[in-house]
Amino acid sequence: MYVSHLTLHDFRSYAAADVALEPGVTAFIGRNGQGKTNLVEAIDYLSRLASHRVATDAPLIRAGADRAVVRASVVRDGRTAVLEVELNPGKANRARINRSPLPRARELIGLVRTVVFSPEDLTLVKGDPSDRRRFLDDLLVLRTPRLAGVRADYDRVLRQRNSLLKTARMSRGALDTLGVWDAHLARTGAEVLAERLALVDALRPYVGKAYETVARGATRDDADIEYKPSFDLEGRTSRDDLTEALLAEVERRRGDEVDRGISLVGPHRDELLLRLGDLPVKGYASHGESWSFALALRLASYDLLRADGDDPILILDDVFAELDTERRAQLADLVAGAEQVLVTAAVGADVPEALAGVRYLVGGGEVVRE
Ligand SMILES: Nc1ncnc2c1ncn2[C@@H]1O[C@H](COP(=O)(O)OP(=O)(O)OP(=O)(O)O)[C@@H](O)[C@H]1O
Repeated sequence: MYVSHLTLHDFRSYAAADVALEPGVTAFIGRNGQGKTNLVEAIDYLSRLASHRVATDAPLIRAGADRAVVRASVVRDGRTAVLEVELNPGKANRARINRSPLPRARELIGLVRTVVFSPEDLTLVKGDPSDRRRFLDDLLVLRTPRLAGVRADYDRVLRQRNSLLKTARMSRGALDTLGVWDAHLARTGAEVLAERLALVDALRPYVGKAYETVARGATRDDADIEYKPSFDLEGRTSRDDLTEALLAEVERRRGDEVDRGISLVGPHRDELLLRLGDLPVKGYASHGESWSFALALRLASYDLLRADGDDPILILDDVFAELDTERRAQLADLVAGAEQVLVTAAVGADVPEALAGVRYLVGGGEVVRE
């Protein structure tokens, strides 16, 4: 798939932008802070209704404006669809396909699929477990868009349950109601858990292979990932078995949870372990190894999505400045065959030869083809 046209209104620094795109490589070149990342962020936003840079929508609306619009023509198997989202902070976003409104903006998710490489990726390795959980969930939703709803339900159940737990020590009524929320937590949590376990299984072989490619001298057995749940699942993987196990564990931890006023069991407490050889990556790996692992996770995601049968759009946001010449060339060779690659760089010379393609100069609010 590829985006053939991007239109922005009041998105980030752009009052208006209109950019024609082609399959193959397009690089956006311009000095720092000129709005290169803002362009690719808009396409990434369309794919997941979330940004790779911020957790809320407010910073995506141009300062002083009250809503933003991102519209893209997406070509897939020779057919074009126009996808549009209107961002209304504090209110529900509105989405349309070919100008027809969708009942829920969420239905747009996954129609464009992107994999973004960016300097923020280092947090996949060095950040909190929540960063790695988000990585898994974003990938889950891209592969199976209906899971966006399951994730949202789980978060809602968790919030409700946590607010009940905060009052449970004082209130008999709250304690009685908790049972209902235990069942919701177990049911939605088990679905998230089962999907994540299956995803990690599917992703593992690609991670080893990708690490071997990006880290000089490494073999495909060096890098590995493992899903670490908040309690021992004893080999259970099916949704029904996991629902039962979660419910039993929640009941077993009831005292702790009431004392601490917070939910201690469920996929919101899980971790994705990253390992190089016998050692965990976090706290042990060198800076270069950490970078290679982060790149490998993104490349593995790309390979997995591709194996599902559709080439996602690759976005390389500001990554070349972070890499030495050899690794730049390696990454460029790996991605050069993708159906569409969008690159941002402050210095044109940082973009490797293998990614010669269309170039746009970005500056002063303008995006001009070179
Ligand atoms: N909501 C917003 N309203 C107005 N301007 C914004 C908004 N959000 C970001 N900007 C501006 O956009 C600019 C950043 O754009 P962007 O991140 O695309 O830069 P870039 O060209 O990728 O730069 P770099 O090379 O440094 O990564 C900053 O000047 C910032 O002030």
